[in-house]
Amino acid sequence: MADNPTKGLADVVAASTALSDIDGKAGRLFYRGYDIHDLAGRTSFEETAHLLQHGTLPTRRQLADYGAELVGGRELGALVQANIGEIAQTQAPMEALRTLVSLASADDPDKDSNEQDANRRKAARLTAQQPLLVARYHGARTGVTPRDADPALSIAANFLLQITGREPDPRAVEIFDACLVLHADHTMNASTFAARVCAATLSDMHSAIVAAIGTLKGPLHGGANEQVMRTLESIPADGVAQAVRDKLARGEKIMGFGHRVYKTEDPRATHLRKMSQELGEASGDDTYYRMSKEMEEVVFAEKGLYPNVDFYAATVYHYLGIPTDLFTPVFSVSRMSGWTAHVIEQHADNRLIRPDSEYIGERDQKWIPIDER
Ligand SMILES: CC(=O)SCCNC(=O)CCNC(=O)[C@H](O)C(C)(C)COP(=O)(O)OP(=O)(O)OC[C@H]1O[C@@H](n2cnc3c(N)ncnc32)[C@H](O)[C@@H]1OP(=O)(O)O
Ligand SMILES: O=C([O-])CC(=O)C(=O)O
Repeated sequence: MADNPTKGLADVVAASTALSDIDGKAGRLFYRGYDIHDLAGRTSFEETAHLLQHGTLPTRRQLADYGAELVGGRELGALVQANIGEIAQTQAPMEALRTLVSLASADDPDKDSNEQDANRRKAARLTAQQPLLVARYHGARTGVTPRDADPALSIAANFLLQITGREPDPRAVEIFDACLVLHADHTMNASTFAARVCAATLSDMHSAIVAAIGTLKGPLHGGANEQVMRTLESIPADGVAQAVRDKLARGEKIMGFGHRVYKTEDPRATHLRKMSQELGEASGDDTYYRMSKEMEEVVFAEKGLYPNVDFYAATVYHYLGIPTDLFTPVFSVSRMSGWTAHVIEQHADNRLIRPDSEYIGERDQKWIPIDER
């Protein structure tokens, strides 16, 4: 069998998009033409979601209107409210989110329309509800009712407030908000592609998002951030180099390293590394940051691989007080803004996505009756 040069659809252009662009050689990422380095830390997650879903960075007036739409749209539907307690007892976080978004569809007033205005309203509701779903899920499984979201606070501030139960430090909010900005969109990554494939059948936005959540969950994609933390927790602080070499010798991948598109440093990792260092030092115990730095050096020396977005996101979320099994759900809170924008874009200029396959099975088989096989 000949090697398929496009296995995994590597380098195949599967869609046209005006949402984001990557220069994998230079290590640059743009949202609608804006360099991620200009947005992170200067543009809020709400402004970024508006940029993706509506096409422009909002004016103050537009941001106030969009903010009000987010606040108005975040109330969870009756079906979700009735079932979240049981789901929290029986499903892991990403499974639960997949189920809960599917349930939320039943209560969405625009569920039967793929029109652009309806899609934009659904995009705002899904973006507003996702952090609340994570917080209520976590509250239901721990038995601690999360604090009510404060309409005066940003999505980032409310999320930290609800998950940790404490008034978050303003710098922690700034950092978390920048994390949400950094994870918002990323061209034809696997979960976005899944969402677009689903939407391209003219299925609805919630169905596309359910496909995306199921796809983000995997450890080769968004699930890697949780695995990074589990790796750090499982090795001794003074045994990082040996642990990496042992894993590589066993043929294991080191989670949080490598990327299909970036051939140099992932520009998001540049920000996340600094955040991890700052939060680690501020916490008084930066062991996990220092272990991460060492791991980065060893993986580069051994394999020439750079950290991707998931690597330093892990320690940043850890230092922010987010439970490890909620790291990938946090990714989904941010990526919801991008997924929904891609569904809007797909429906605006749709064609069924249906690639070809290369047949590698038997040919010309002779049919034999069941009793003679
Ligand atoms: C948000 C995100 O989705 S970012 C990515 C998150 N995922 C991870 O961090 C998981 C670890 N990384 C990986 O599995 C890969 O680098 C991916 C999935 C990100 C990219 O995969 P691909 O482009 O298909 O590269 P592929 O898996 O074929 O790797 C190419 C080579 O590099 C090696 N490699 C790639 N990543 C790693 C890694 N993290 N650790 C060790 N070796 C690696 C592979 O073993 C392979 O080696 P080989 O040619 O000797 O067989
Ligand atoms: O683009 C990818 O393949 C994965 C990634 O970094 C992301 O989704 O943010």
